[in-house]
Amino acid sequence: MSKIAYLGPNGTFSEEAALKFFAEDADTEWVMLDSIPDVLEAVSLNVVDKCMVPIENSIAGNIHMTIDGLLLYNLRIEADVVFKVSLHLIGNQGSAMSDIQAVRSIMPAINQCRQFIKEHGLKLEYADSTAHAALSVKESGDAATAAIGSASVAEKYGLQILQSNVQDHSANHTRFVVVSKKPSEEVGHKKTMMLITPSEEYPGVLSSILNVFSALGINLSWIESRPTGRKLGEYRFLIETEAGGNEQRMDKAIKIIETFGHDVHVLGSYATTVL
Ligand SMILES: O=C(O)C(=O)C[C@]1(C(=O)O)C=C[C@@H](O)C=C1
Repeated sequence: MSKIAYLGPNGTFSEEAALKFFAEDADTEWVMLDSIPDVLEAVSLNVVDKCMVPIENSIAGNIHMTIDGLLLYNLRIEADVVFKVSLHLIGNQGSAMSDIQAVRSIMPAINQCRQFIKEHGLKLEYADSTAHAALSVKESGDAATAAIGSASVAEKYGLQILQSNVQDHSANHTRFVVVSKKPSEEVGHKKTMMLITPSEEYPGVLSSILNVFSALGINLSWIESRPTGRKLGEYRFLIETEAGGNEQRMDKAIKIIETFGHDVHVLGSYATTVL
């Protein structure tokens, strides 16, 4: 039996992604938690074995809550999952688009719908998930507030879709990661995520790291800089390569970067699943 956590309540995109991705694992206990940081903390405290969390969206970009939680708790990535996201404006039964003055959702979902929200002059209200936003709109009975969420959450809570596909671009995908505390086994993995902390700040430090990957013909699929928190302007880099952790060229790249004095910490090697 494995315990898997995701962002609740029922009806989140995280739930849809987790149920689909782990559909073949018969013996699973699901644990729903109130926020993305809580989900990651549950893995770090061994309350659950794994979790499914969003890390990147094609419109809104990287989800820093997830990245910072991964680093804070020193967690590992064992899979990444790409999931199509269609966002709808969801209101109480009887309310009309013309009644809506405020919109409520989790920040990444709001960031995916900025143009629509601006066009309609809607006031923003933040929630911990799309489903939490939908549930609170339902519980308030308020006709002037709508949530942004999935079609299935509207159905689940007896709400109505006031406007479909309110995201800024019709093709919208969120990438989730399956996170655990231990590194996963290396079988047929095509990508590697690592955290590189430069030994010191000097002109060209990032390009010295990137040059190693380009010299070895390793393509990068993702890069994100996060502050070390120690002083203003001091950053560390999360880099995802299109090469498995057991490939010789990856091993070589890591060794060279380490000889520069930089710290390299591998968060995981994995293969992408498109749901
Ligand atoms: O609130 C949800 O439904 C979630 O699963 C979170 C989340 C996110 O934070 O990116 C996941 C996918 C979508 O991009 C919108 C929301």
